Amino acid sequence: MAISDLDLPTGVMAHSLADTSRLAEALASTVAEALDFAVQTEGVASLLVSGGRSPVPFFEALSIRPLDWSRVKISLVDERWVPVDHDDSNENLLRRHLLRNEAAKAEFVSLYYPASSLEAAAKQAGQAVSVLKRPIDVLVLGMGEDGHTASLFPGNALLEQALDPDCPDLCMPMVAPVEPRQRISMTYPLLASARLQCLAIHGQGKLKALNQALRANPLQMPIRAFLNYPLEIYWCP
Ligand SMILES: O=C(O)[C@H](O)[C@@H](O)[C@H](O)[C@H](O)COP(=O)(O)O
Repeated sequence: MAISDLDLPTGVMAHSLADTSRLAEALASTVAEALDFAVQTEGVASLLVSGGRSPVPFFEALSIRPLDWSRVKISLVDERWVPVDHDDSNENLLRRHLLRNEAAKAEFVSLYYPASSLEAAAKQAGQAVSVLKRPIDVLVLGMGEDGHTASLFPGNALLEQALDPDCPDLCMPMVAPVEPRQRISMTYPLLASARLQCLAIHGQGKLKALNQALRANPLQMPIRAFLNYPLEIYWCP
C-alpha cells in the first residue's frame, strides 16, 4: 500500500518520503520555516511535539535549524507520568535530542508535575501550558497502530471529554493500555487550534491503521479527529 492509495479528505496533504532520514529533514524544514515565519511576524512562536520513539531523527534535524529559538516555546502533546530522568519520559527524550544545538535557546514547558494524583498533575500541566501562544503555530502528532495520538487512547473513560471541541481543560489525565500507563494528554481543542498540523508516521502497519481510521470514528481511533484540513501527513516505508 502507498499513501497515494488512501482516500484522504479534501485539503489533507500527504508527503511520501523514501526513508526515515529524508522524512526527518523534510519535516524539520517545514516546521522550522513555520516557526521562523511566526517569530518574524508575531515575535513569538509555539511548537507542540510528540514523544514515543520514532521522532528522534526529526528532533535532531530540527535542533540544528537556524532561527531565533529564544522566541519559541516548546511543549509536548502528551507525557508519561514518570520523573523526568526516567527512560520513558518524553521530556527526557526531548532534552536529549531536541533541546540542544540551536534549539537549546527555546523555552520548554513541562507537562510533568510530581503531584499527589494523576488528576492533580494534569491540572498543574494545564495551568503550565496556558503560557503557550495560541493558536499554536506548529503541531507534530504521532500515531499508534491502534489509532491513538498524543495519549488519546481508544477505550479511555475520559476520551469523549478530551475529544470534545468545547473541552475546557487544556490537559487531561489518561490511562494507556501499555506501560507507563499513567499519562497526561493535551486535549483536542488545544491541539486542533494549531495553524500547521503535521502527522509523522513510518511503515506499512501505520499506513494500514491510517486507512482504517479514515472509516472509523474518533472514539474508535482518536487520530480520526485530526484527519481534516489543515493536516499534512509525512510518511515513509
Ligand atoms: O508518548 C507517546 O507515546 C506519544 O506521544 C504517542 O502518541 C506517540 O506519538 C505514538 O505512540 C507513536 O509513537 P512512535 O512514533 O514512537 O511509534
